[in-house]
Amino acid sequence: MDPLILDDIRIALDGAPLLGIDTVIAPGDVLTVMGPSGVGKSTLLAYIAGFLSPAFQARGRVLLGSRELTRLPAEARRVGLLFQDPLLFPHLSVGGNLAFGMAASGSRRQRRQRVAAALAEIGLEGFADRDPATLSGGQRSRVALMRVLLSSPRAMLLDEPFSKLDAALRGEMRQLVFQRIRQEGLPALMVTHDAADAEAAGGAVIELEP
Ligand SMILES: Nc1ncnc2c1ncn2[C@@H]1O[C@H](COP(=O)(O)OP(=O)(O)OP(=O)(O)O)[C@@H](O)[C@H]1O
Repeated sequence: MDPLILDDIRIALDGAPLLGIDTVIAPGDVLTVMGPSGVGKSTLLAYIAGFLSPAFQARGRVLLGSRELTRLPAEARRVGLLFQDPLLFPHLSVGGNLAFGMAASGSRRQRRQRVAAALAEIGLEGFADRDPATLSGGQRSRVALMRVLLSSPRAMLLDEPFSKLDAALRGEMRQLVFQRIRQEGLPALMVTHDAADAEAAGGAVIELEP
């Protein structure tokens, strides 16, 4: 995997500077971005992922190694997103959700095997045909994580990924997410208000200031 490079990014709103960041995130590292509400944390993620509202003025490049993402549309950036709400497609089964972003390579059987292996990895063997509405919050979070990973991202963006989970699940989910990010060697950027998230991530912390 390549590092995620945020090359002198400056974002303004209505002509007034909102935020600036210039940093490199190594493969497998998690950079935590903190700061008060409204400082522009979600705006930064939107810029990296390619769906910044035209209300903002932005400059600076986002690169994965030598590949400049800022030239590419959102769907071509290969950036995995994990949000506060583990949104699963309600019209697809759990297995259908997992297969959704998966490359269409290999046979149907091979794809089904990959889905089954992913479910086993998160303790949900045999859940492929289940309706996502029947899952608990913790189970949904795990499926959402595996769905992102199965889409073969080159970097991960996390926005308050654990804030909706209760305390016990939060610890478990932190462990799983950061372990997988390390294993896959994905550069990751996490926005959070919770210092314990930053500590669990174990990487650098940037505090955006108003
Ligand atoms: N589409 C938009 N059009 C205009 N202004 C916006 C838009 N989205 C966000 N803003 C404003 O941009 C600023 C930054 O918002 P952003 O959501 O990035 O902050 P944040 O740091 O993520 O806050 P929080 O911690 O509450 O999620 C805020 O002043 C917000 O009101």
